[in-house]
Amino acid sequence: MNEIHTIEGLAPEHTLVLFGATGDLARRKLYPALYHMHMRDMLPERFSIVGTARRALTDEAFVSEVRQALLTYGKLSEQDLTDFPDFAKRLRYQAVHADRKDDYAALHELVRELERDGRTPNRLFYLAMAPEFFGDVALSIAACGLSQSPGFCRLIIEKPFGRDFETAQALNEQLRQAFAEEDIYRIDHYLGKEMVQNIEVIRFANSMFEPLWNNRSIANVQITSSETVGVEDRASYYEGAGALRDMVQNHMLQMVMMIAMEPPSRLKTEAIRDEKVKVLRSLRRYGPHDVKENVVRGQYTAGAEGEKGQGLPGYRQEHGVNAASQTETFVAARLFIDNFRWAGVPFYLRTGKRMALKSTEIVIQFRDMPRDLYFNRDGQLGPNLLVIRVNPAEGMYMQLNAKKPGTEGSVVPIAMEFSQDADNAPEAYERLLYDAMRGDSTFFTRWDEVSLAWKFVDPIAEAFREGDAPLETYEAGTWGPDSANALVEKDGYRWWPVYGKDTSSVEDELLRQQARTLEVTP
Ligand SMILES: NC(=O)C1=CN([C@@H]2O[C@H](COP(=O)(O)OP(=O)(O)OC[C@H]3O[C@@H](n4cnc5c(N)ncnc54)[C@H](OP(=O)(O)O)[C@@H]3O)[C@@H](O)[C@H]2O)C=CC1
Ligand SMILES: O=C1O[C@H](COP(=O)(O)O)[C@@H](O)[C@H](O)[C@H]1O
Repeated sequence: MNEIHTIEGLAPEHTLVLFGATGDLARRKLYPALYHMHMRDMLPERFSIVGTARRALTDEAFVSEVRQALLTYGKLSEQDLTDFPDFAKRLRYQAVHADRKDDYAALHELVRELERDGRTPNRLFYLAMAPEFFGDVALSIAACGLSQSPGFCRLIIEKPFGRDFETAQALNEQLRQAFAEEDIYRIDHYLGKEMVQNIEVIRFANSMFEPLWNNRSIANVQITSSETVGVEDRASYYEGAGALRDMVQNHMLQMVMMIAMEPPSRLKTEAIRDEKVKVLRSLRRYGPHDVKENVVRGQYTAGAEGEKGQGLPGYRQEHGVNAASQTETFVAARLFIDNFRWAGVPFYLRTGKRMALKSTEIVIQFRDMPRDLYFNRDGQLGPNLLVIRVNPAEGMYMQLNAKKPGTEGSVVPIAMEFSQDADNAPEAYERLLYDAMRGDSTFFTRWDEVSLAWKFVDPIAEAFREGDAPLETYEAGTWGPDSANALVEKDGYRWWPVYGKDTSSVEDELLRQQARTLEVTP
């Protein structure tokens, strides 16, 4: 295994009870994350993982499933598993049907048995199962006494958190009957991404940005989260969700909050969350007419011959999708944050499946110079950009203008770039699990964030349902419907290109622009 950047310190003694232990998320993300933590001595000696699901498994069979998951999804080889026998000692399994009281009693007994080794009876429950179980399982955990312990009792809950404000509120009320707000850890895995967390540091640890971080210097902000994959095997969930609920309500708005929030008075969890939530309070809400003006929705069709999407089916041809589906697989939106800092600055978001590239990037475009003393071939000086590369490459660059070497006054765009090794950095789930173990909920969503995000999204979903924003189409392997470009162009801007994993592509693009630049004497 390659050397991995470390997160410091040992998690406290506890028992992690994982509901949905045989599921896709557990296998793909959670076991690799936990094994990495074990390998890096971040887990205390007295720590166990109790897997639960409906199927009957012996501890040995569970251990063997976890081992297989590490090999299949954990980027690990047999050689990397030399420590696995030690890790396996931490694993136990208990069959639990979500609606069977006796199963919870047996689970409680197993947890108590593990705690007889003298560990502090801290308990962390992770609900990695279908959302319809979240409320009932949380209540059952409380009803059988599992959440009453002299140690901590925390609940990690997966997405989606409701499908609108009303259902989210009902779910929240159920959870709150069983756990206190400060013990509920609502996962948004984008908040566990290194570069999303880094936004705070870039903004609040560099004096050069704060004076410019406002509507006097920033012209617009563009946030793209594009995927090349289609709906895969998740049609039953995605058909009822669409890109608006799946990505905009949570991940995209979280990135908006991180970019737009005021500096917190201190780097304390609630101080940070208080500032984030103020952004949502200032977010302009849209009625049906505004949705048409500010939101574009699209659905992918089969990829065109000769294009990157060649041979890819359209959304309506995907397994499990309704042949007349009206579900959007793409959303672009123009948002406004009506406060002193951001009044008049459009925030453009776009996200979708089966797009040209897998990339999450945030582009901050600065205002033009008040007067253009130089001009390039296009007759205009390019604006300065600060680009935060979230995924799959991690880093940032600033696009500046500089004199083209060897010329008298030609101006060319150059990039000052920083990139970090994304392959060996801890994954989002590892950071978030570790935070929950240590009781740090900074990068989890608080109820008021979730509720305000739904209150912003609900009228848009309603307008979609009522046909107030037409469902457009885009070919698989492209950048979405043309109207997503029009949304930005009507303000006199354009989407800046985003890049994939290859960091050299930024330089290549700038070199292309530089090569096009004619020498001009000012
Ligand atoms: N998969 C992913 O990449 C991602 C998933 N998520 C979220 O994570 C959660 C889990 O998703 P995923 O792992 O894909 O789902 P899966 O369908 O793959 O797994 C569901 C798990 O729940 C168990 N289960 C199903 N029914 C019951 C029941 N009645 N009682 C007890 N256990 C039950 C299943 O095991 P058994 O059949 O043995 O009971 C299985 O372990 C969802 O909320 C999803 O939105 C979020 C981001 C990414
Ligand atoms: O939560 C989700 O996120 C993924 C995209 O995550 P990323 O880390 O790969 O950018 C998306 O595919 C999925 O539909 C959504 O539920």
